[in-house]
Amino acid sequence: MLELKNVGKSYDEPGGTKLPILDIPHFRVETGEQLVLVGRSGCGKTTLLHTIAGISRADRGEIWLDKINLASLSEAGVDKVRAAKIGYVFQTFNLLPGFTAYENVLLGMTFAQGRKDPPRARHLLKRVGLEHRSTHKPSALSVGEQQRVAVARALANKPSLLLADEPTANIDPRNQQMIIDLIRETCREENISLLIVTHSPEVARQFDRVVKLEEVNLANREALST
Ligand SMILES: Nc1ncnc2c1ncn2[C@@H]1O[C@H](COP(=O)(O)OP(=O)(O)OP(=O)(O)O)[C@@H](O)[C@H]1O
Repeated sequence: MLELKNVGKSYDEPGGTKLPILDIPHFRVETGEQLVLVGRSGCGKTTLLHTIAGISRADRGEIWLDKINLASLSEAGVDKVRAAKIGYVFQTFNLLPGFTAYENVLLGMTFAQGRKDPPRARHLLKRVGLEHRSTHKPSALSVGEQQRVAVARALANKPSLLLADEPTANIDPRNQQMIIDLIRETCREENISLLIVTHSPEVARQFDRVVKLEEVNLANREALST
């Protein structure tokens, strides 16, 4: 379960002023829940995902994940919890180019658990339909295949939360639905909470819970009335 309480985040502007991006009194995602986050460009969706994952730190507030307040941890502490409990699927895949698909998935678990779990890496590659491409490096995979490897890698550490930031933005329309189905089905199978950002109305309408960031974020409330 993920719960945010009074989370604030601003960026420094040239000239020394602060640009408030997030001011979220309360936001919660239940264990195993699947939620889609929408909102206008620049309203802070990626910032929110980065702040939850500890890629960038909140200025204030509490970010609870399975009874751990990530905001209270040191940077090294957040890195550990992220490695163990959070999977992240990026718009641009972010696979390591020098490693095969199989090695990319294995690396996802080595950092988290300090050990490799080859049977799980093979299982995940099979689950995303790529067991026959496991020895290929990213440059020898199609973009849809690269994103499927990235999904397998994000699940490698058996996370309790999967964050997916516009995971189909760079995928051709034919493969977009397949990636969404894959993410949703694998999260359901492993009872992983899913928070996915999209600009696609077709994707958003498939989810029971659609959260418009402007509705939970006081920092850009005024955008609702414009
Ligand atoms: N490192 C940074 N320093 C300063 N400003 C930043 C930084 N990162 C993002 N911003 C600004 O914060 C705001 C929110 O950016 P963010 O990427 O979170 O928006 P978004 O909702 O994900 O947008 P999009 O839908 O276009 O991807 C934008 O105005 C952006 O320019």
